[in-house]
Amino acid sequence: MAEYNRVSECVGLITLRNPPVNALSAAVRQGIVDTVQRALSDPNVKSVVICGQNGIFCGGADIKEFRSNMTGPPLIPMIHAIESANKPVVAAIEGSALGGGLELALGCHYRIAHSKARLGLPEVSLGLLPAAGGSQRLPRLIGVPAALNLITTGRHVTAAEALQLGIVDQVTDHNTVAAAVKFALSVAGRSLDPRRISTHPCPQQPDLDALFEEVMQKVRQSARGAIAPIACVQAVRAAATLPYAQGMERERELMATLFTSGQARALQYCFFAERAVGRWRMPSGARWDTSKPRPVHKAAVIGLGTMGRGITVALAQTGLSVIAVETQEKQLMEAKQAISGMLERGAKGRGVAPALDGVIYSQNIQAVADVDLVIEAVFEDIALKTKVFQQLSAVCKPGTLLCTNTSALDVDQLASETPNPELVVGMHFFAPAHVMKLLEVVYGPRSSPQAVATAMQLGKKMGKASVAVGNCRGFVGNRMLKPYIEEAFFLLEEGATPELVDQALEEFGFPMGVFRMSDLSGLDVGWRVRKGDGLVEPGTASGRSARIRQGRRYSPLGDLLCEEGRFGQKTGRGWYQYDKPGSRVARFDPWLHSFLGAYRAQHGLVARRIDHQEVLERCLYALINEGFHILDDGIAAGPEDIDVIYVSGYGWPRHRGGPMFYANMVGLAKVLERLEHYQQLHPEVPHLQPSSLLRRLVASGSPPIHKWGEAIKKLHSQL
Ligand SMILES: CC(C)(COP(=O)(O)OP(=O)(O)OC[C@H]1O[C@@H](n2cnc3c(N)ncnc32)[C@H](O)[C@@H]1OP(=O)(O)O)[C@@H](O)C(=O)NCCC(=O)NCCSC(=O)/C=C/CCCCCCCCCCCCC(=O)O
Repeated sequence: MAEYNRVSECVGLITLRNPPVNALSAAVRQGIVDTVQRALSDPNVKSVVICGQNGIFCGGADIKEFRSNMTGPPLIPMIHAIESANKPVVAAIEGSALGGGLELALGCHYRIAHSKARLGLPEVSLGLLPAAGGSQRLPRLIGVPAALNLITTGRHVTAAEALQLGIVDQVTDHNTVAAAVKFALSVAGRSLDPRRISTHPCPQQPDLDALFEEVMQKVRQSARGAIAPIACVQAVRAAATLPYAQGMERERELMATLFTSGQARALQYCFFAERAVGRWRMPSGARWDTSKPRPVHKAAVIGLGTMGRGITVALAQTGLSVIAVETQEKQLMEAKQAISGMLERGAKGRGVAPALDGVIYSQNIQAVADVDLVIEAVFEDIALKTKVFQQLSAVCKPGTLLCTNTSALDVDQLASETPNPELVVGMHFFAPAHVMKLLEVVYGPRSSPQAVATAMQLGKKMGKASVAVGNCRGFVGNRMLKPYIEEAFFLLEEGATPELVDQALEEFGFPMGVFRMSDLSGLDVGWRVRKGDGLVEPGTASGRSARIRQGRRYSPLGDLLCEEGRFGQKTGRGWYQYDKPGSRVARFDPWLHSFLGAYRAQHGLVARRIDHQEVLERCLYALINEGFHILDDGIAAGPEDIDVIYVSGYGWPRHRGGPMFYANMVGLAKVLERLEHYQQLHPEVPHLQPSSLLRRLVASGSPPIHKWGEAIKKLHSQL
C-alpha cells in the first residue's frame, strides 16, 4: 500500500509501504494511483514527494506476482500519470531504486538520492527488460551508450555515479525525505515540460548503427544463449530511432516474448533459490533460524597453495584479521607476495584500501592459538590433513571451529580424528577462491548446528553463494560431475570428438565444454583420483573386458592421455593442442583424432554418428539423475541447493535455472524415458539407471519443482 500525508503545509508525501523492499505489488500500485490522484486534486498541495518506508525506495515490480495472473493497476499508465502531472513530483531515493522502482522515479520530475543509495534496471538478470517505460526513458535521459550499458548488464550504480550520469538531480548525506520536501517546495510552480523525460528525443549520437552493431555483437557473445540482453538492446534501439509511443509499443512486444519465455522463469527461480539456500536445514532437524553462529573476529588459513592464497584473500577482504600459515619459508614468502598482489588488485577494483595489514604470515602453527576459526587448505592427502587437524586440536583455544577445504576427502573421517568432532565442517571453496561465488559448507553427522551456522554466515560475509550439504564422496557438485564426465568419455569411444561434445555443451550455454574444461583444470587431477580408486591399469589391454573395471563400464581414455604426458593447457597438449604450455587457445589436434581412431580399432569399437541431442541427453541427464540420488539420500535439502551449486560454481547457464530446474522444464517423464532408453543400450553403466526418486516422482504425477520437497517427504514416509 501507499500512505499519504501532507507535510510542510503544501507538499503531499506518498510513502510506499510493502516490507521488506517496498516491491510494487498490486496493493502498492493501487495505493500510488489513489494517493497521486489525491495529491493532484488537493488545491493546497503544490508539489509531491514519493519515498519508501524503512530506508528503501523500491525494489521494483513484485517478482512473486509474475507467477500468477496479475491484477491491479498496471505500471505504465500509473507512471505516465505521474509524469503528466501539473505539480512537480520528486522521488526521494534511499536504499535501492531498482527495476520498476527506478522506472517509477524516472516518471517523476526530479530525483534526490541519499549518498548510500543504489540505482539500476536489473530486469535483464530476471530474463526481462525494463518494460514500464525504463527502456525508453533512460536513454532519453542519459544517452544511448550509458543506457545500453546499464540496461544490458543490469548493474547497480551508486548515487555518485547516478549523479554523474544525470539519473538523479541531487545527492544528500542527510535526511533524504527532508531534502526532497525542501527541493519540492523550491520547484513548485516551475514549468514541468523540460522535466517530462518521455517528451524529449534521445541525445544525439553519431554513428548510431555502428554503435548498435558493436553492442549487439558484444552482448550476443556474452549472453551464451540468453535472450533478454538481446531484447534489451532492441528496446534501446527503439528508443533511439522511434517516437516515444512507438518505442513503448516495441518495448511491450519484446517484453511479451520475454515474459512468457522459459528463460525468464528460470532466472526468476534462480533469484529466489539463491535466497532460499540461506534458509538451510540439516537432516537432524537443525535449521538456520534456530542455530546461532559464533562470532568470528580472527581466522587462520593453513597451507598457502593456490586455494589457501585465495581463501586468505577472501577472508581478509571481509575485514577479518587472518593468520596465514605455511611451514616452508620459501613458499611462505612467495605466498605473501602473491596474496599482497591479489589484495592490491582487488582493492583497486573496488576503490578501497588493500587489507594488507589484516594478514599476518607465520611458519608456525602455534600462531593460530587464539583464532576463532581455521580453514585447512593443505595438499589433498588424508594422512597429512589428519596430522594438521590433530595439531590444530592441540594448539587452538577451546571452541575454535576447524574447517577443511577438501574437495574429495571424507569430512567425517577427519572429524573423527579430533577430540571435538562437533567443531569440524567442510568449507569447499572453488578456485580461484577469492573470485568464485560458490562455497559448499559440508556437515557430517556430528557437526554441530552452530558450526554450520558459523561457516554459512562467514560464507555470506565473503559474498559467496553458500550452500549447506551433507558429507559424501564429491559432496554435491563433484559427485554430479562424475557421471557427466564419464558419459563424455564414453561418447568419444562411440564416435564423438572432443570438438563435437564441447560444441553441444557450449551451445547449451556452458562457458566451456567438458574437454576444454578438463584441459584447463588438468587431466592429471582426475587421473590421480582414479589411481587412488584402483581403476587405472597402465598398459595396452584391448577389447571390451579392458573397459569393464570394478564391474562397470570404464573408459581409460583420460589415463592414456596422461600416460603420454598430455595434462592439458599446462603441458600444451590434452584433448586439444595449444601453441605452448600455458596457452589458452584450444586448437584441433590431428594426433588426438588418429589416437581416437587407433583406440577404437584396438578395442573393436565402430564409430557411429552422434548428434548434439544425444550429447546433451547422455551428459546432462546422467548428471541430473545423480542429483535425484543426492536428494533421495538427503545430501541436499532441496533442488534449489543443487541448482545454486551448479549455477554459481559449475558454469551451468543461469538462464536454464540449474540442472534440477532444467529437468522440471524438460519434464520428469521425458528425462526418465530417455534415461531408460540409454540404460537399455548401456546396461553396464550404473549412472544411467534412473534413480528411484525420479521414478517415484513421475509415478506420483511429476509435481512441479516447488512441490518436490513435499513430495519427497511424503515418498520417504511411505518407505
Ligand atoms: C537489493 C535488494 C532490493 C535488497 O537486497 P537485500 O537487502 O540483500 O535483501 P534480499 O534478501 O535480496 O531480499 C529480501 C526479501 O525480499 C524479497 N524481494 C526482493 N526484491 C523483491 C521483488 N522485487 N519482488 C518480490 N520480492 C522481492 C526477496 O526475495 C527476499 O525475500 P525471501 O528471502 O526470498 O523470502 C534485492 O532484494 C534485490 O536486488 N531485489 C531484486 C531487485 C530487482 O530485480 N528488481 C526488478 C524487479 S522486475 C521489475 O521491476 C520489472 C518492471 C517492469 C514490469 C513491467 C510490467 C510487468 C508485466 C508485464 C507483462 C507483460 C506481458 C505482456 C503481455 C501482452 O502485452 O501481450
